Amino acid sequence: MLQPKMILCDLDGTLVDSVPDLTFCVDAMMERLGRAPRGEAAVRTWVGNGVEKLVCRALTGQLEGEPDAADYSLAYPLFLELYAENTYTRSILYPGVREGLDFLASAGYPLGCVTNKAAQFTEPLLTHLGIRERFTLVVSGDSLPRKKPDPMPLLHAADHFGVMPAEALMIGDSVSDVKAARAAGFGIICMSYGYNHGEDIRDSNPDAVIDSMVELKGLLAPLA
Ligand SMILES: O=C(O)COP(=O)(O)O
Ligand SMILES: [Mg+2]
Repeated sequence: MLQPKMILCDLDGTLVDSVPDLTFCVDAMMERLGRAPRGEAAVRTWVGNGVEKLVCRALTGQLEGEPDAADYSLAYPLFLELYAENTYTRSILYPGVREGLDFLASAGYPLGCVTNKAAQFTEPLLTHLGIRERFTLVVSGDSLPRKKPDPMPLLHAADHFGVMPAEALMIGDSVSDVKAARAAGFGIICMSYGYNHGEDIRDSNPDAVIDSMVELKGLLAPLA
């Protein structure tokens, strides 16, 4: 059994299935630009590196595409406007998340949320889903100069909680979470159901892969 002194949870693809809202906004943005919608299957492979990157991917239809600067400067504010109105209309917690968070709280773990989603969306989404108060610390994609896969947000959280990185655990869904955790010296458990750009997260060799946050009960020993 693991017994970290602090746990950080990723947001999109780990706690929340946010793809329905993100797809709605990508497709509405494309429509307003007079272009064809991209659809949910594509958007699902594009989430996890923040809003700017999602807009670049939507415009180019590619994971690493660089859009025309003029296109981007038209599209980005449109997307922000659309997502502000559709942050939590269609987004839901994955099965087992509430019970998993209940377990982590009752087991005495200090909890933070570290996401690449911009703070203007992270806060209302967590609040609307009724889980904002579960997290003592929320670090969003634009809270610090660098986001995941950089270790900066994880190290910032470890420092905030006064915990050594080796005693900290990240729970995520993507290769960015694994890379950030490894670079920070954290442990890393991944959810099998999340967004990982169409790849199996097992290929990134996290310490464990689970199908539901309820399974944390079998992996983590209570702190208190
Ligand atoms: O890409 C995003 O906006 C957020 O992704 P994350 O919550 O999985 O870090
Ligand atoms: Mg994620």
